[in-house]
Amino acid sequence: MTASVSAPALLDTAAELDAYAPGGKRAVVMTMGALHEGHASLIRAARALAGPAGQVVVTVFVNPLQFGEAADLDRYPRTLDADLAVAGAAGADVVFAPSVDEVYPGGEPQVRISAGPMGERLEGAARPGHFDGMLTVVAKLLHLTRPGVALFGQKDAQQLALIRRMVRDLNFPVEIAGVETAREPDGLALSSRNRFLDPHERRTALALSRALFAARDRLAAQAALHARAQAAGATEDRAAGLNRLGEPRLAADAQAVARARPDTGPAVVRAAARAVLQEAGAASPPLDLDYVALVDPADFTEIPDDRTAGDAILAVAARVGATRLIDNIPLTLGATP
Ligand SMILES: Nc1ncnc2c1ncn2[C@@H]1O[C@H](COP(=O)(O)OP(=O)(O)OP(=O)(O)O)[C@@H](O)[C@H]1O
Ligand SMILES: CC(C)(CO)[C@@H](O)C(=O)[O-]
Ligand code: BAL
Repeated sequence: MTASVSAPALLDTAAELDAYAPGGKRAVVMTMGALHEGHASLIRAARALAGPAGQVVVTVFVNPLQFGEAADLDRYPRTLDADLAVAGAAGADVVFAPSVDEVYPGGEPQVRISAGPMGERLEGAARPGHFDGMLTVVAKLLHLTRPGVALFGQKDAQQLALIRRMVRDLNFPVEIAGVETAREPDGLALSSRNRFLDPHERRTALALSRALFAARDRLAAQAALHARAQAAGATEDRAAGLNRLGEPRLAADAQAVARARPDTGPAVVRAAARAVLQEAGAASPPLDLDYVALVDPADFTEIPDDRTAGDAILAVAARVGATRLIDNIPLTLGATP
């Protein structure tokens, strides 16, 4: 017997949502629709956090305030019927899909949230005003839905960091939960914009995730070499001792290992990612790199080359044809394997 999934309630006004108060904890997943398996993983995580007595609300709203290019807004996919099916199958109780007038009854809001310096880096530099518009609608949707917990994807890592910062800086009474990036079997991060890629563009676009994985693997390999060199006790002292014992070849080997000092720093990570992205830049169709950056997860500033320990995010953005894609991976510098 297959479990039956009841369709979620479709609500489009704040008043309807108010009348739909949950019996238990409310968990909210905010989206711009065109739901895919990445969104479904957020909704399933929301279901788990809300529990059987709680309520899962999925918001579907293509927020004009966070789009720079009108063309990007115009061509953003809108697939509400299919979205209801995906949301229901993943465990949503309610889909809240308000109109632009419902969210912005007074027209474009004059008072907005400012994303601050973190909002001007990377995605913020590429899409001026994007993060102010995004935070403004997230703040509004938090007020309209009043959740106990709101879930966001790690795929939009800078967005997630800014939402956490807004909630902390402005004392929003909500827990923010991040959810790991869902990927296609070949590594491509799921995104609503992937549907614009033709098969050739999709092949080129794979370089984004391949670059991230190459950097992660290079960092792990360098860390393993580093650990081996240390475990071998390969120090200059040992080389000197071998020399004194009349073992010049062994001494030279020990000295070579001692001096190799496998680099586990930011430069190695960036170089490994760049190599893959440069190759894709010469592919047909080419990948047009916007940025590849190794940043501090706390504020999205570039990690200096001499910082060899701590958490980092390797983030990449590129255009393939008319489609702009982003991806990222969390890394730990200086971790022992
Ligand atoms: N592959 C994914 N894995 C996990 N979460 C995701 C993924 N893609 C999107 N999300 C999350 O889903 C939420 C809604 O995102 P959104 O509706 O913008 O989808 P999207 O696929 O990122 O669309 P696009 O990239 O075209 O803007 C965000 O919290 C986002 O981080
Ligand atoms: C958080 C969000 C729903 C705000 O419009 C949007 O930026 C998105 O889908 O990631
Ligand atoms: N996925 C983040 C929202 C945006 O691209 O506008």
